[in-house]
Amino acid sequence: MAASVANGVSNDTAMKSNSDATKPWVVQKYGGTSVGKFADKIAEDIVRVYVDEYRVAVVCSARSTATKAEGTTNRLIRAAEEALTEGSKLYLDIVEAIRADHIKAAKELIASEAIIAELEKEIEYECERLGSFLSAAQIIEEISPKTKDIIIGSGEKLACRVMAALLRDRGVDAQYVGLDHVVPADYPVKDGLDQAFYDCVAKAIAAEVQKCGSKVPVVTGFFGVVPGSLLANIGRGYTDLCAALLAVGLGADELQIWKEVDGIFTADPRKVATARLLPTITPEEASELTFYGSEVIHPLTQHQVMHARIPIRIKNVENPKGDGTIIFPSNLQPRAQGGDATPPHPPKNVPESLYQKALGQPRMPTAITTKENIVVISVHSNRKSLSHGFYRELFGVLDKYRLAVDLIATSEVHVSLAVHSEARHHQLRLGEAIKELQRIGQVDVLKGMIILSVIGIQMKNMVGIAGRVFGTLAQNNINIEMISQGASEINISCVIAAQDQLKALNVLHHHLLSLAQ
Ligand SMILES: Nc1ncnc2c1ncn2[C@@H]1O[C@H](COP(=O)(O)OP(=O)(O)O)[C@@H](O)[C@H]1O
Ligand SMILES: N[C@@H](CC(=O)OP(=O)(O)O)C(=O)O
Repeated sequence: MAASVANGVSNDTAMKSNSDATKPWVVQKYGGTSVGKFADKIAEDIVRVYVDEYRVAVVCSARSTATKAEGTTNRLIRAAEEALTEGSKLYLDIVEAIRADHIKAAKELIASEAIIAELEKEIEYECERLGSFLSAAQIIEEISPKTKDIIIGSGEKLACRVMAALLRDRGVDAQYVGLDHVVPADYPVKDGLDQAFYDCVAKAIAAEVQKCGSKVPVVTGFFGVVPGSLLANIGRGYTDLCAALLAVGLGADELQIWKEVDGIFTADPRKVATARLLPTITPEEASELTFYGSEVIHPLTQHQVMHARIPIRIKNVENPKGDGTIIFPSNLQPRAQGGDATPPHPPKNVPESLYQKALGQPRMPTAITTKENIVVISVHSNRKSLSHGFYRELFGVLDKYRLAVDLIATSEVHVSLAVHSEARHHQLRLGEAIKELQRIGQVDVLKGMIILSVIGIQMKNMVGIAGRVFGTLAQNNINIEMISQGASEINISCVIAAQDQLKALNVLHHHLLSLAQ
């Protein structure tokens, strides 16, 4: 089949595919907003180009045409909640909106009438199935974690149907790959997921992809019903992890995470105009950045690919020719936290020159980040128990209300905890937890805070760096509510008022991260 002229691909261009089995694999993950806004660029400027040099596997998230908050996955979660509301039929309206959005995308993006007709049938089928599933849930008045996983998975299925059809329309022989059954139905539910689970899934996803032969696989970022629930055990952003497992299973040369930013910067470029693009970063630094507010990749992703010695590259769908940022372990990194040995290095496919360049980087922090919506809870013990008992009770309350602590500072009878509280359900749980904490001591609550973190592999060798961070903040009249340093050698964090965020980021970037110093 020839590609369509209407889309700028000439008729005489042969259909492209993964036909040369000697080429290395590259796994490309596309986030929801990239799939929603730049599907045509992905097809033409990226996949069609990469397939000349590599065997390409595409992994997609559910579409978001504006922001992730208004995207398909969030709509599906709302539909599941609505289905549990007695008498509400709003979930059917949500399914209809999702259907209409995908049909509209199909018609806008694809030229071939035949491909559109086939895709429309697939979208109708998926949405009908989803509607029936939600109606059944309403009748039995229950949505189990397993049911919720299946409902959420519709988002990636629809997105991948559209992407596979679009690729075919643009002259790439692509095939949709659903992963509903890669997790064995009888996989034991344990307390959390272990490495054996990830190894089993990596193998199973790669086996599904291998079945495509020379066709370019378009794989759903949803990888089936996860023991104990996808949202609880892996969380949002699970498509990154799916792509990582596929990269491991295929022994890929590189895992590419395509976003709408050129790579990882020294600070959020929306907040610090002078932020620089980082050519390389270590996995530990990327993890700290993700945890402390600059969401780079899903936290579980790196661990999987680094142990397989596969580098990760963050790239921009709007600027495919840019080098992006490569994440790979450095000789400089400390032994990893949590009992893990430093991942094997050097990674297989990072050019020696880049590796040497990373070693020779100037001695300064790597990046700075902020995490918003922080509440500081200070608890002063009422001294009815010794300090270890006090801590036990305190963490018991946090565990009961499933509150994760982002930062902690302690003395014998006084503990300050920085807790992230964004969503309404967090706030409700926090309110309940505070009431209970008042039984063990006096509780003060400080709202409207942020965590400011300076991150860098070189910082462990930089004497006086903490002094420079806090000194710079003090000289700029920025009050520090809480300090934490030491748990990780590569992170210095403190809590400041939200209104000081931009000023703090910019002065610290200027004084500590500017190359012109
Ligand atoms: N250090 C950083 N480097 C790059 N982007 C950052 C950083 N900190 C925060 N960001 C923000 O993260 C966002 C990530 O890009 P985007 O592709 O839009 O997100 P996603 O795919 O996660 O929805 C950007 O909007 C960028 O402003
Ligand atoms: N669609 C899922 C999975 C995902 O990975 O999304 P994204 O790649 O857009 O972060 C979510 O919203 O969580």
